[in-house]
Amino acid sequence: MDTENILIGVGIAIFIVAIVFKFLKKDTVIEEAKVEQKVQAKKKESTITYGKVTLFFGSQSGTANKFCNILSQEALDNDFEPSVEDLKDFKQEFFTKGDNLVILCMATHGEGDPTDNAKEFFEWIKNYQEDNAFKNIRYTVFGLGNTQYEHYNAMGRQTNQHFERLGAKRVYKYGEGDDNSSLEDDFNEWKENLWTELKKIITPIDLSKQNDQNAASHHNKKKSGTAFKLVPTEAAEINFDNAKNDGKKYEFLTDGYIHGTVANVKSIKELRQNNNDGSTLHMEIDLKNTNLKYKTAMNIEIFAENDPALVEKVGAHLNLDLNQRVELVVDEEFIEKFKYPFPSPISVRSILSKFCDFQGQLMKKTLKDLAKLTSNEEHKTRLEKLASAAGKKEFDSEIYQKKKCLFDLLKEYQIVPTLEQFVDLCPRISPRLFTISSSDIKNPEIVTVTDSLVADKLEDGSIKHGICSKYLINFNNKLKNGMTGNRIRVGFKTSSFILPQDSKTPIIMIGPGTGIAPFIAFCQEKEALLEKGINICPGEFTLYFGCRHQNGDFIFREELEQYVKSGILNKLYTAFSRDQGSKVYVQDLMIKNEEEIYNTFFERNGLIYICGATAMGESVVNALRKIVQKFKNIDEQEAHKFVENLEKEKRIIKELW
Ligand SMILES: Cc1cc2nc3c(=O)[nH]c(=O)nc-3n(C[C@H](O)[C@H](O)[C@H](O)COP(=O)(O)O)c2cc1C
Repeated sequence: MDTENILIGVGIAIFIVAIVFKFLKKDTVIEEAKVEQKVQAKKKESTITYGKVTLFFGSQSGTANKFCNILSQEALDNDFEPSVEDLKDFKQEFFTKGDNLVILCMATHGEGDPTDNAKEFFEWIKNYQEDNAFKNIRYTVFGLGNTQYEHYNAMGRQTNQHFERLGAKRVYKYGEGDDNSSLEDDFNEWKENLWTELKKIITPIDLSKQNDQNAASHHNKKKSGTAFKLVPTEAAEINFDNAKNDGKKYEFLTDGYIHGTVANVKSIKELRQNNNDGSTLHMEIDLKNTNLKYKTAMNIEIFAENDPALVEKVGAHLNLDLNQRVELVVDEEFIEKFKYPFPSPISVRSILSKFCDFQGQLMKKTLKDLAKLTSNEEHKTRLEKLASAAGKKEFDSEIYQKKKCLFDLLKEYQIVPTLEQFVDLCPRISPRLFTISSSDIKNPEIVTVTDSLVADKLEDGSIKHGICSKYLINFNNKLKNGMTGNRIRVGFKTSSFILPQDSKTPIIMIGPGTGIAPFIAFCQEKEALLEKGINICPGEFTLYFGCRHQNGDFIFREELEQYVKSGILNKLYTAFSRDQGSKVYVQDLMIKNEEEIYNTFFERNGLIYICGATAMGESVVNALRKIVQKFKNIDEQEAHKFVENLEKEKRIIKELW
């Protein structure tokens, strides 16, 4: 062998050793972590059990699911045997025949409505009439809501009442939290004595005194920490669409993701006249080559991905090769109840871009978990303080106000978790929901989304966009530069915005800002029906639109002017809040036109559709109350009741956010 060949040989050997070492090092770290977990678990091992507790969640964007996961961990620490269940999988016999301990975390969506995954369950308990049918159920409920909405925590409250009505025994106080201010604090406060109280009323069983090997082995499954490994593989990344049928149970939001469908972005354009106050993007999505079908003004879910530049930075911080593919291998002990965070084989890049939300609002629980990952005592104390009830003010000023996210804290506290730990620390990215601004009658193959971009100005003057906003900005840039790769994952959801097909029903649409989206869809539908000569067609259209400046954020201006000209829109009222000395909003215009509103809505049995911000929705409903009070000559309370009934009858239809 000549010297050159020897040198090449040595070089290759070093290269192989380096690669093996890289993987070995990673595996060693994982193994160390596992050993540590087992030691910890061993320490906690107990033969006492308080039995099973089932944690059900009714969730749209994942928070109620997260709360159930937190309770599940605490249940283990307190010698219960928890299982977290999606309400969409509920079985009636579980409640009517079983002798079960149940905790429900119930979010409210729509206008006081159940979340999609809880619809069937709620419909069932609401209509279930057999006295004492739940007599063997011990339960408690935590409701997740937002005081900005009129029907605050309707689902939490009503679920609690229905369980009571059906004879279930509440074994811990009902609790609820407000996402407008202090949801996680409310949750922490509510659960403070949960396990102590439950332990007082449940007789424990000492399994060591029993011969029931099954029960004992089941109980021994209580361990904490990451239950899976991400093992490097040479295999290609899985096609995520195939994960739909792979028989695995996926985490709640991941399940939504894999059931989404990939379509092409056809175009994106800016809708505002100038960007002094922000940006509104309008995106056309092409449904050709998909089997997706939609209906006018339905809701669309967009499964946004993290900004690629940020993914690179996170990858670098975690010392990861983004192109490496990994296989998710579940620890034997956990396999039975394991919920997969994503399908695999998968590249590290896909994990970070599609599934890990490291940019969103931080939970205090995450700070607590981060504290466990640092060996710097000062940092540990600081993180624990920020996560504690006593650190509420500091959390608000340091984390919440400064919009700090998980990645910011990893850098600030120099924490480098393993990929497994990082996956555990991050919530999954939740899909963003939009009201569609197009009509399938006009074009069934093109669906459009109108998004007012979310941008926060940080202390250092930089701008931080929301995940979905940045995602659309990147699409816009890509398309402008003629680049390819414009595929987007989407799904459809029903909405309450459906047009009456009776031409005698006049409709009033109130949609300032991007709240105009469904009403553009309505106008398109009416126009298309007229063009096609279909005589079952909606009747008189009145639209109230509002924005800051006539020459700034008056989105869809040309379309609206055209609809007025062609008679699709019978009346258009616009409120430009900042174009004159005193502010004018849509609700002010409604009061100005009170007589017309009264006649159209009350005398001619019209419908009112309201879309946009919750605060606007409340002001519009207030304006309606005032109009009713005046024209019906009734008092404030009666007017309140009157309008409430109209909402129940779906004569007033709202979609607010
Ligand atoms: C479109 C929308 C509608 C909502 N409607 C209500 C409501 O009617 N009443 C309420 O109390 N909270 C309402 N909320 C607030 C949610 O219940 C709250 O944010 C909750 O934490 C979400 O939990 P989840 O992430 O598990 O879905 C609504 C939120 C959204 C985005």
